[in-house]
Amino acid sequence: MGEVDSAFIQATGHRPKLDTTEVEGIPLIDLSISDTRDIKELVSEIGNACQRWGFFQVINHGVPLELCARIKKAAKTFFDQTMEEKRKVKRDEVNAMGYHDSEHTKNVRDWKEVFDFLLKDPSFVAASPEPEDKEIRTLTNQWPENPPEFRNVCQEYAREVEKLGYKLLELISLSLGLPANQLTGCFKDHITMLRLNYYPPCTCPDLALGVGRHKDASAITILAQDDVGGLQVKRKSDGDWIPVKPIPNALIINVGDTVQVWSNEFYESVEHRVVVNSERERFSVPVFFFPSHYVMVKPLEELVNEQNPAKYKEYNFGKFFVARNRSDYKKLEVENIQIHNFKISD
Ligand SMILES: O=C(O)CCC(=O)C(=O)O
Ligand SMILES: [Fe+2]
Repeated sequence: MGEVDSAFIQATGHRPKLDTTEVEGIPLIDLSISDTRDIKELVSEIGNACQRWGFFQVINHGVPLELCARIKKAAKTFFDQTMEEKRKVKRDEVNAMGYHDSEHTKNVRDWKEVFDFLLKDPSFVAASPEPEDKEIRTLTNQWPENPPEFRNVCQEYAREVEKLGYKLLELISLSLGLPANQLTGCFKDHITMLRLNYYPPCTCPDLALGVGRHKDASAITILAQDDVGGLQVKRKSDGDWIPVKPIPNALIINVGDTVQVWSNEFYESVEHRVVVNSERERFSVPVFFFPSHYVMVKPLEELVNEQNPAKYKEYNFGKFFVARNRSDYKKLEVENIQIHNFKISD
């Protein structure tokens, strides 16, 4: 990724400002319950954070901290290898898991390399976005030979983060006034996909982005980042890009498109992007929780009524997922599908 290819250059309105003014950050929530802090208080903090920001950080999340350190180290060792080595596990349109170095977001190339894998191997997705096509495709992992501990660390981390994912889904359900297990049924054959992101130092951080502005298609995303910083969230109140400060031992949580639809926009999936820099490489590990491919996503009945009618038509999650991911492989001339395509106009 040495010389600057024009494929990386963002349109003028989407280039990052590189000044670093301190601003009010996204909320930091302690997930522990104690004699002085009951679950009600925790649920209310989560609800406020989801509503105001769509993003928050958590501590005392239960994911072993030594495991967080081990996965970051394994990621560095993997990405430090030669291109030739990494390309042995390169993903393609048939096998979407593995290594990739030319992802596009909104049809502009991202300044990053990624390695994707699934917690459940195999996992199942729709074979194509066509509504009549009932075929299901199997997704499987590809594991590199090196570093030798890579596979175990990745799988162990995935299992631990998934436990946190279920806990957060319960807290989010409670915060919407629903039973804790309201959403669990949508995750019987779900996809938990993990991504190791590697952002090399960039020769033009004022023109390119590590990941262009986007919203996650997931229900929720749980992200670990290192101490470099670069993630920015679009503040709901004024549209300004706000940096997400690295906090030691914290994980970042964000509401994805699926929760936006389920909650009938009570919570919104917020745009975010990653700014790169010319000096330091950066690593991050997002974990995306997607519902089962056959789930029909629509505003939850308990949350809609005459005063607050459903804002979305229902759609099949599996079809949405494959259509959304199509532009990952090639530069398309049009924006790929987004939840606003299912919006019911007022
Ligand atoms: O690297 C980050 O901080 C965020 C990455 C991200 O938003 C994504 O992979 O969807
Ligand atoms: Fe994201």
